[in-house]
Amino acid sequence: PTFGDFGGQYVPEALHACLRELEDGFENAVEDQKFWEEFRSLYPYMGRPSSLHRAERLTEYAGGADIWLKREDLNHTGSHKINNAIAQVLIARRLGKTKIIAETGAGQHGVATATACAKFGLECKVFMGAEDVRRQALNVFRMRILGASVVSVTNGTQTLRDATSEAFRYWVSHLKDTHYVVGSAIGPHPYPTLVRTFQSVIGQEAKAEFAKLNDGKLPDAVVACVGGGSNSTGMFSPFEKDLTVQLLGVEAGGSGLNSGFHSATLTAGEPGVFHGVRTYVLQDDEGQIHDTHSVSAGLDYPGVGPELAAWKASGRATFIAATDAEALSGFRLLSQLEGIIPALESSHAVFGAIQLAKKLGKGKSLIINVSGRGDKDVQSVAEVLPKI
Ligand SMILES: Cc1ncc(COP(=O)(O)O)c(/C=N/[C@H](C(=O)O)[C@@H](O)C(C)C)c1O
Repeated sequence: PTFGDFGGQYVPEALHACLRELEDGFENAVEDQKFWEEFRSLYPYMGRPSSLHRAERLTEYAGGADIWLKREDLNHTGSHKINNAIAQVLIARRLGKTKIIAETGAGQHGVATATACAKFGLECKVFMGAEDVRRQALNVFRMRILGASVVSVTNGTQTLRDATSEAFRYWVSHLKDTHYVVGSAIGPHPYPTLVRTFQSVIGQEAKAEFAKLNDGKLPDAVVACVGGGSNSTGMFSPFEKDLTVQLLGVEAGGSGLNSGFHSATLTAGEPGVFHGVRTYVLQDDEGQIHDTHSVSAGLDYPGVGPELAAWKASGRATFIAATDAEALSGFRLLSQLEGIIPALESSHAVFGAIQLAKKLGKGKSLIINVSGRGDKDVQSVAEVLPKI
């Protein structure tokens, strides 16, 4: 395993060769200055570096620590997903692959992958649960307009876990010419390491930007929502060794942890193997994977990245769950106090950050990773608007 007791490759023999090829391709790339030059040459296209700034009115509302925002919602395609999609497509090209597949739930990763494929002229097929196709229709249109084909997955709960399983099944019989761009820090080694590596541009930039604006100081905490774990590990990993910086992950508490309708894998799950990796998972005592629920498609996933599982075990990071209602209040507060409509996923981090800001108190500071923008969600939020 790669992260303490967590990580590894629990996959059929058929996948071993291509995972080794990917691991070699990944290692060659990160050791090759030319790769990083090519990745950085795309920063203007991706909208990097993303900005970091204070949230004056949200800080005042919380009445405690200074709240800063890392604006991954301003990236091209509207979330942090572009960081990983571009990097993986660059690696796929170095491996001579001509076709790309991806899974998606919220659709942001699907759109980011379709965008990278349009940019580099690669064929793109995105697997998406039928339920998510319905609730993230805007992103389905965007993927198709970008030239990708969207495969609506109708088995199981018709959400992200089924899309991911379907993508792996398809990949096994198309290994030669196809690279699977996994959208989060999940799946068998090297994916969790690979995705975290490319998402860590978030934490690296945030650390430097914050220091520049705060006489070289570190923030007292960084907060990110947790779906599969890519925006959180990307924000957290550059701070891992800075032990004065608290790392807070906010999961989807859905209708409440004892409702059975949530996706709070680290808060309410237990160690297990899922989608090819040993991590935390929501499963019953027969090992049946729970159906999950979240108001946000992007957090609606019963697995989580193994690196986060290891940080939970070591206590380096702490995890809480925000319910749908609490996330909706985060959605409303950032919109009405800062004029920023966040993705429902990011709204979980906003809620968790307000609680933490109160706890830390004045004179302290924290950064929220605003992982995405809320355009995709306004329709479904409109349906519950009175509650927010
Ligand atoms: C705006 C936004 N913020 C956070 C997340 C949670 O994914 P992680 O950052 O990988 O934990 C997501 C996850 N979105 C994925 C998607 O768009 O397909 C997700 O559904 C899966 C790839 C995990 C997201 O869209």
